[in-house]
This record gives sequence, C-alpha cells and structure tokens, in this order.
Amino acid sequence: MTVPAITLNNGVEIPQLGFGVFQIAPEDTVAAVSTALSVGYRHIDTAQMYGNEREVGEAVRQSGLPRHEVFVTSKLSNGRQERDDILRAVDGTVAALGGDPVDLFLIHWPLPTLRDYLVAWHALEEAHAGGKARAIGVSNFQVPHLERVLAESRTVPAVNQIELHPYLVQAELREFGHRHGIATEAWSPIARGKVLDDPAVGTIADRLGRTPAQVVLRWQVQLGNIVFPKSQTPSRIAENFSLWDFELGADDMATITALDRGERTGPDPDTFDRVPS
Ligand SMILES: NC(=O)C1=CN([C@@H]2O[C@H](COP(=O)(O)OP(=O)(O)OC[C@H]3O[C@@H](n4cnc5c(N)ncnc54)[C@H](OP(=O)(O)O)[C@@H]3O)[C@@H](O)[C@H]2O)C=CC1
Ligand SMILES: O=C(O)C(=O)[C@@H](O)[C@H](O)C(=O)CO
Repeated sequence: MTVPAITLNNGVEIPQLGFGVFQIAPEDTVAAVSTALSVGYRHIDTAQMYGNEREVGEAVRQSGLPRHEVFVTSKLSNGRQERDDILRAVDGTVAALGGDPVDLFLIHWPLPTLRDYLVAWHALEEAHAGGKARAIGVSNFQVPHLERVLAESRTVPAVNQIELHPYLVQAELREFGHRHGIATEAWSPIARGKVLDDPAVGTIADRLGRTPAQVVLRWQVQLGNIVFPKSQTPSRIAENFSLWDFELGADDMATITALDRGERTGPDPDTFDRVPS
C-alpha cells in the first residue's frame, strides 16, 4: 500500500498519513514506532514536549530503513522563547534524532499572551537556512497569527498543524491555508476516539464494511489533510493504515463534514499559555 505524498510549498514531500506519538511514554516509544514502521508508516510526528524524540530516532535506526525514507516532524517546546535558546533547541532535536536534519520543524503553539511568535518564526527561518530543518511550519496558529507571519517574514509556513476532526472541521483555517500554500495537518484526527461512537459515522462504517476510525481517517485524507493518528495498540496501528482501498462518496463526505460543532478536545490557541516546568 502506497501512502500518497503531499508536496509542501518548498518542494519537500511528506507522506499524507503518519503516526503520532503524543502521550506515548519514552520507554514505550521504540516499540510503538517500530510497529508502525513495520506496518508501512514512513512519517512520525513527535515534539520536544512529548519527551520521546530520542526514542523516535532510535526506532528509525533500529528499523534498518535509510533515514531519508522516514519523514520526521518535531516541534519547538513552549519553554523556548528567545532566538539563541530556540536555535539550541533545534540543535537538540537534530541530535536526538541522530544528527540528520529534521524533516519538518514547527512552532508548537503561538502563545500570543506570552511572547512574540515572530521571534520564534525568524529563529526557525535561520535554522532552515542553516540546514537544520528541511521545512518549517507552525502549529495551532489562527488566521490573525498566520496573517502576521505572512506580512512580516519571507517564508510562508509549509504547514499549519491544527486540531481538526468531524466535530471541529476548521473550514476557515483550511481555506486560508489552501489560498496561501500552507498545507493543513490535522491533529487528534479521530478526536482521541470521541467521534468513533457517532451514529452517523457508525452507519457509514457498517455500510462500507470499515471501522469508524477508518471512515473518519479516510474523510480526512479526501479533504486533503495530512494526518497522524496515535495508537499504542498494534491492531489499531494496522487498521489506521488501511485507508487506500476504499473511497467515500460525496454524500458520505458531506454527512461527516456536517457533524461540525466547533468543539475542541484540546486547548484554545488564543489563550493557551502552558510552558513546561
Ligand atoms: N500540534 C499539537 O498541538 C498537537 C499534536 N498532536 C499530534 O497528533 C497526533 C494524534 O492526536 P492524538 O491527540 O494522539 O489523538 P488521536 O485522534 O490520534 O486519538 C488517539 C486515541 O485514539 C485511540 N485510537 C487510535 N486508533 C484507534 C482506532 N482505530 N479505534 C479506536 N480507538 C483508536 C488511541 O488509543 P490507543 O493508543 O490505546 O490504541 C488513543 O486513545 C498526536 O499523537 C500528536 O502527534 C496531538 C495533539 C496536539
Ligand atoms: O500533543 C500536543 O502536541 C499538545 O500540545 C498537547 O499538549 C495538547 O495540546 C493537550 O492536550 C494539552 O492539554
């Protein structure tokens, strides 16, 4: 099964389906990522704040796959806010992953009440120019945050990674990204399991002989989103990867999109201000 690639705005290619490792303890990460790689995933989404970058790098090394065949994303810790400290943090990610440039590096949260996210963005531009990251982007940025980045810097973020699932469809941010060449990545793509019991999703899944998770992930893929569901259950890791031999019709796509109720499972990016202690 071949996962389609999305070409980012600087020409770098990213597999549209990956594997997320939020809330996987460091001691469990090598096993989970190894399972994902053996199933066929070639894209891992981690972050400095997840505390498991080193173990992601270790799993890639242990797989025997050439490093360039696995796309790894990481994200800047909320605790790193000044230029020099941010550049050191990027170096830390590169070292944790084994020394090669990180494929995609993101500002994890805009933290608009705490700092000027443009300072962080300009530092990421430097890291990119210095060959530390193949592409750079942002996460949890709202339209006004993106507008400011576009107005006051030379690099258009390659991606915006945002909470996005059937209960939070994010039409405005997806449309803004589409207009400006910013790919949309959907975090919590199955809303941490919450949408899987929705009767509308269940009806479609039963009719197609698929699981609710496969239906929701297929909806994500057909919308054009980049997704990386997390699971520590080997059977689910395989299930979430099996999306390429069926398609949702326009009516099913519309039914799932109509479930939107603007409901977050995670924090509001305009007010979120948590930094690691
Ligand atoms: N940029 C950001 O701010 C954020 C980024 N992320 C990224 O997005 C990734 C995915 O988001 P996440 O919040 O983990 O949530 P997900 O929407 O991926 O849901 C994960 C949960 O769903 C369960 N699950 C997975 N597959 C199935 C399945 N097929 N059937 C039933 N249940 C299933 C998992 O359980 P189990 O593990 O027990 O199988 C886990 O409890 C993260 O790992 C991270 O990489 C996430 C949050 C914020
Ligand atoms: O998983 C991530 O990337 C996060 O930022 C999480 O911490 C998420 O925002 C959350 O659940 C915070 O309570």
